[in-house]
Amino acid sequence: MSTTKSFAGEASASPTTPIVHLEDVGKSYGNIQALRGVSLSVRQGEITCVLGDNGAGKSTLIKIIAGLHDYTSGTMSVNGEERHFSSPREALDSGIATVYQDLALAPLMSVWRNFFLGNELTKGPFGVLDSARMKRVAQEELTKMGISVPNLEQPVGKLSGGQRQCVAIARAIHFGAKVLILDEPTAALGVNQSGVVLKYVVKARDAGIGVVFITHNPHHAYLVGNHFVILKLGRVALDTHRSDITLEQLTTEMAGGSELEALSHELRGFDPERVVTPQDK
Ligand SMILES: Nc1ncnc2c1ncn2[C@@H]1O[C@H](COP(=O)(O)OP(=O)(O)OP(=O)(O)O)[C@@H](O)[C@H]1O
Repeated sequence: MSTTKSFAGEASASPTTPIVHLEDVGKSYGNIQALRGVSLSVRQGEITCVLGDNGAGKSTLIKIIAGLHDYTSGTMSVNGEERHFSSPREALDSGIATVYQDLALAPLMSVWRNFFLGNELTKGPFGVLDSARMKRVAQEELTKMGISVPNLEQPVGKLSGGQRQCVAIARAIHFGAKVLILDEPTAALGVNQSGVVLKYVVKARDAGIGVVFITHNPHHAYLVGNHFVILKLGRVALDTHRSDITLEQLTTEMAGGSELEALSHELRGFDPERVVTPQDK
């Protein structure tokens, strides 16, 4: 059993009906088959980590759930109903919010304006922006998530990368996300900032949201994940619950698992200490 300290609690132990369910989903871009036979469930109050190397199909998977691309085979259902989203707006209207790595935030705008970007509150018959109410609500929501931003007037670009991720997560939750897709939220961050973001990922889970956490880092995944799916060359190579895998096993699987074993078999007899000299040739 791994002794890794973890934020992952027991809240998700009971199996619930998936909010989003992919069954045997495939996606081809012309001749390129980016995903094949992918089945995956996103459940309320559970963090599903999707891991995979470059080109494994993670972005394609996100794009399908987020409504940017349609799938070409299989089925995707949302709350038990088969869906083919034709736009991100449609996915959003079904409660599926995506926080991309390159955050859709306007760096020069204040934190509170960013919080309401695209969803501004207005007042009166002429639709004047209700700045006071937006500031108050943004402050309340960030405080509720335990995010400390002392001055909401400062440009969001002045916040740290981790804080910006947290603002984007709080915004998605405030606007009613039932499913939150996080595209490598810790990829560009150091250890401390990653810890801050992972804490809010857990808060989102604890608020009852179904979280899809995309990452190539098994250590980050294992700190928070309830469920792990590894994609390799567009296929599901591993699909397991937390109680059935240790961090060490997850890391080995990510590093190549059975392929590494096969390689070490092939290289048996090879002496890495040996230095080849001209006389050997
Ligand atoms: N629009 C596209 N047109 C053609 N091929 C694509 C397109 N998008 C992705 N692919 C191909 O599909 C496969 C999966 O790519 P995808 O971007 O989903 O992987 P990924 O796991 O997100 O990788 P990365 O971590 O590098 O972003 C790759 O072979 C990629 O070249």
